[in-house]
Amino acid sequence: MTSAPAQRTRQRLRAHTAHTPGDDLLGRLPSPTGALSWVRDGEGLVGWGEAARFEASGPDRFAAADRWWREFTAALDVDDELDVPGSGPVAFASMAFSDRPGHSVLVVPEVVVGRRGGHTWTTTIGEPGHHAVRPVRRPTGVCYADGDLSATGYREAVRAAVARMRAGELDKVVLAHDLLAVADEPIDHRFVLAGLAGRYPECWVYAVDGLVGATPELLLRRTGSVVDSRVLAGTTWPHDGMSDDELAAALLSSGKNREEHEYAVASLVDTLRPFCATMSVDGPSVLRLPNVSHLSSDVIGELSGTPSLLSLGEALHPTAAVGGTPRADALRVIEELEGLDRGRYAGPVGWVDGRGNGELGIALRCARVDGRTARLFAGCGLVAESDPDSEVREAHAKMLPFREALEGR
Ligand SMILES: C=C(O[C@@H]1C=C(C(=O)O)C=C[C@H]1O)C(=O)O
Repeated sequence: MTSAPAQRTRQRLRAHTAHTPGDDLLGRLPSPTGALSWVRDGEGLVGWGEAARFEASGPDRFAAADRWWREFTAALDVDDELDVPGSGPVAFASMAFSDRPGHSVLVVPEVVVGRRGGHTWTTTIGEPGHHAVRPVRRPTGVCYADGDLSATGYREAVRAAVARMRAGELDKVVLAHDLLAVADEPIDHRFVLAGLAGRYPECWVYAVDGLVGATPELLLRRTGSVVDSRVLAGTTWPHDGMSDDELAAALLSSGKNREEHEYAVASLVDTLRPFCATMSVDGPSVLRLPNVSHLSSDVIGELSGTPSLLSLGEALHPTAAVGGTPRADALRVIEELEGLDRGRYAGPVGWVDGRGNGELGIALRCARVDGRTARLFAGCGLVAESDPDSEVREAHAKMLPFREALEGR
């Protein structure tokens, strides 16, 4: 399904990239909504305006988006003085978690500002309209309400999943729940992005079509023939007065967390291996964030062919970090017990360029922002030994980044 602006692709558009001054990417976003972002520790890409958009749904969503992007870039006149990953035409992508009908989208901005290795550039696609710069506004009067699955309902869902794993039905499943935040006035996405970027420099701070968050997990990055991934699973959070070092040591020696982690690494590595000539795994180590710490493994591989990033994303999604093991059983249990439309939460989010480079993270620690309302999501990997009360606390800890950024705490 192609929406109206994409029809413009029939005319020959021009993409022009040139060096530009400036280093504050997020500070460039002109409007409270429509922000496009993929920024980590000051580097990455932001964009605004829409030169084109492609929407897809269902099991074919990755392949359809991939096809559309190839055709779109083939029809462009590209004039790119940098020729680095992320220069030239770029599409920001956000794919639905589920194969069921749902919203997945590629947005090609009119203006992209990128920064990498100390260099900043600007790409314009087509003839950008005028985007008046509006001051960033802090949300006021933020209140919270249960989403489709309350914390109490979530505890029960976790209990039911654990019973099914103890009965041998499956090994791991990731269940999530949601929370609604409502502000007095429409939420300025830029305020949330700035708060997340300030507090979580280790995370990729993203916004695509109203999905706003800061993820620590990289599904896959492709840079030429090299692919790499950061797999997270197994989590702890500040509790019982334990120091950061004590928490990290307990996490590394926890059999339950290592089991969760191993399922997630295996799901990524087993799927990626056939595409790679070489591959190595480094981990697990502990990734420390202000709200939680995770077991983390970095995977790097050399591609043997030239699969596109979106086609690799299709093969890898969902890893056992957000689905479970075995994958098909986990997806069935998620449907049966969550009773929630995840939308694009836990789906791939990021960008692709015209050379096939790009980065797809897993859309975690996020909310779908729509006017005055934000629907926050967080989930936890469960194995047979999981304790429902701990998982409710873990999901709460995972929602804190968005809540604090929204409230300006
Ligand atoms: C599902 C989420 O996070 C995932 C689950 C984790 C876990 O259960 O330990 C850790 C990191 C993520 O892979 C989430 O943040 O919503």
